[in-house]
Parts: sequence; structure tokens; C-alpha cells
Amino acid sequence: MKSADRWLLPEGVEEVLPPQALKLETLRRDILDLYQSWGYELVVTPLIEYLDSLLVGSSHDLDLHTFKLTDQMSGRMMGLRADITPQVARIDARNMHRNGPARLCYADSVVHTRPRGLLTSRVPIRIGAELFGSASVSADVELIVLMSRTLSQAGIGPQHIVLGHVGLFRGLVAAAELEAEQEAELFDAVQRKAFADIDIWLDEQVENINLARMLKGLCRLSGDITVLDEAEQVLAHAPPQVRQALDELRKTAEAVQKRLPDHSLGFDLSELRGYQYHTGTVFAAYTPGYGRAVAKGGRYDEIGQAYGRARPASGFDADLKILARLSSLEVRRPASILAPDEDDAALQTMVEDLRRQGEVVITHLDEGEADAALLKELSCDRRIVAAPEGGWQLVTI
Ligand SMILES: N[C@@H](Cc1c[nH]c[nH+]1)C(=O)O
Repeated sequence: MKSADRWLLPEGVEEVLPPQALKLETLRRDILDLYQSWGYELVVTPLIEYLDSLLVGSSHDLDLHTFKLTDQMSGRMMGLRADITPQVARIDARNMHRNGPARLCYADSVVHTRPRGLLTSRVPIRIGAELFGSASVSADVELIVLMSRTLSQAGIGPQHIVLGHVGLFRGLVAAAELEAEQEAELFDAVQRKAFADIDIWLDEQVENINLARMLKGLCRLSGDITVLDEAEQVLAHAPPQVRQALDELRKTAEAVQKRLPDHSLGFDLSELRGYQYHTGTVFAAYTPGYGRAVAKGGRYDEIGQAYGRARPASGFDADLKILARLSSLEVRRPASILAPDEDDAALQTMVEDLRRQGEVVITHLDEGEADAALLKELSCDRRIVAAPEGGWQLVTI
């Protein structure tokens, strides 16, 4: 190994340096304060835990993204968390003992075996909120609005919010009585939005022509709110659970539009991003200049069952590193004060007082006067000097 290669970081693994790290931390604090003001309580979940508990009830996709290693103490397999949502669902099911809704939030690193997308980190910092114990449309609306406020807090806009409902596809697939393997094939084509493939596949595999027609129509339903009217027609004779899903989606859309009147709303009725774990309304936020969802989430009512207590659940998360990258907020290191390295009680008191008032005071450790280059490097605009009449004074540089 060449010595230059020794310091090379693995692909998708990066350091965050000043001033970006300050921006990231500022956003983390502000967003967690926002969640607290909405009643979401902070939880901290372990970075590493036994694989079987980490992956309980989770998708094949999450399994693929999870780094695995052997625990030297127990000999059991452990995994590095690739998502925090299932851990928080477990906390709600096993530890919280709440009868009413539980609102929880988090901000922590996750690790991925491979990046989720082009230019995506393998060590994102997930920040998110989850609400357990309410199956209402209002709970989804609360989370969609909070997701949007998260982006606003980070100085990200304009925002485009896209809604979908996995119950539409699921309900039609259930009615068509597809085998798991067939469902996976169709799912794959739908995710790729390969319309020609979908049509051929449905003609060959689904005998009920009405269901095949509805599935073909559903895959093409994306765009603005008029999509919901089209869906009414395409799905007019769909099974009751599909009609109910459409009804929920419309109610959610109307309430979100009222709460966020200046946001553009879009619909993608075959959005299946989190199909393996989402069960109802799904939502994502987009912003110009970033090709993927900046924040995403949805309803996942069944996950708690794996932990012994099924509760309705809904939530969203975002990668704080991406939020910091897209943020228009200016977060700068504050100007600082340079203090001499003198063992003098009056000087030390003055320094402590200034720090308590929120000033940044840096001790000048080197021999001799600080030159202009050093002052610039330390971002100093003032310094403490000996006053002619004794004691210390602050002077502007
Ligand atoms: N953790 C989910 C998003 C989500 C959060 N809460 C509910 N859903 C994902 O990675 O897609």
C-alpha cells in the first residue's frame, strides 16, 4: 500500500470539516428543538446490536444494506444499524408502555454497506420523527407538515411534496392473488416504471382483465392533484380496501394543502420505495438541485407486531449531511478574541466572563506577537492587552 493510499477514506465515507461541521451541528440542534416543541421526545438507539433483533420484521433491502460482524464476547452475529426507524418502533413496543400516542425523535449516524444512490454517503446522519399509537389521517398530516418544517428550519426551499399510498398497489395485488414471486416481478417493473414491461407482464399473468387494467392505470398515475380524480375513475370498481386507501390519500392531501398552502403537492400512486415496510400513506419532499428525496417517510403499522405490540405508526427521516449541503443558511464561525497566555487572576476572570457572555476567547500560546496571518486563521477581531493604568482591556484589531 502506498503511503498516500493509507489516508484514503473508503468510497462513500467522508469527514465533515469546519465550517460545514458547525453548520451540521447547528442544524441538528435547531431541528431537534423544533421536534421538542411539537412534543417529540429524543431517543438514542445503539449503533450496533444483535443482528436478529436489528433485522426483525425488516426488509430484504435493509438486510443488504446492513454491515455484519461477529461479537467477540458472545460469538453472536451483530449488525451496524442501517436505519433507525425499526429500532424506535421496538422502543415504542417494548419499553415505552404508553397507551396514548408516543412521539419520538432521533439524530444519529447509520452505516450502509453500499450507497443508496449516486453521490450518497455510506455514513449518513439520520434525523427523524416517528409517531406511534394513532392510525388517523391527522397523524400522517402532522408528520408531513413536520417534515416540511424540518426543511424550512434547515433553510431548504422551494419544496415539492409527493404523496402516495402503498395500499393501492397492495390491495390490487391481493385481489389478483399473485404468488410472492410474481408480486416481486411486478414490483420490480413498477419501480422501474417500465410501462411496456408492466403491460406485457400483466396481460400474461393476470387473468382478471379488470384488475390488470386497474394495475396498468395505477402505474401511470402521477402528477398534480388531478391524478386523484383520474384515480377515482380508474379504480371505480376496485376492491374496498383500495377505495379506502384512495379516500385516505385524498383526505391527507386536502389537509396538507390547507396547512401548507404555498407548497406544491404532487402524487405518485405507484410509489413503492418503502413497499416492504410501509403499509399506508407514503410521502417524500423534493427540492430543486437535488435529484432524490431530501426527506421521506410513511405509515408502517405492522412493524411493532414483530416486537410483540402492534401499534399504528408513521414517521419520516432525512440525512442531516444532505440537509446541511442544501441549506441556504449562513453558519459561520464567530469572530473571536485573542488573549495572552499569562497566569494572572484578573486576566483569567475577564476571559471567563467573556466566555460566559458567549464570546469565543482563544489563548495565544506561541512566543512573540501574533501576526496578521495567525489572527486571520483564528478569526480574531479583538484582543486582550495590558492596560496602561494596570489590569486588562479589550481592543479591536
Ligand atoms: N426509515 C424509512 C423512512 C421512514 C421513517 N419513518 C417511517 N419511514 C426509510 O429509510 O425509508
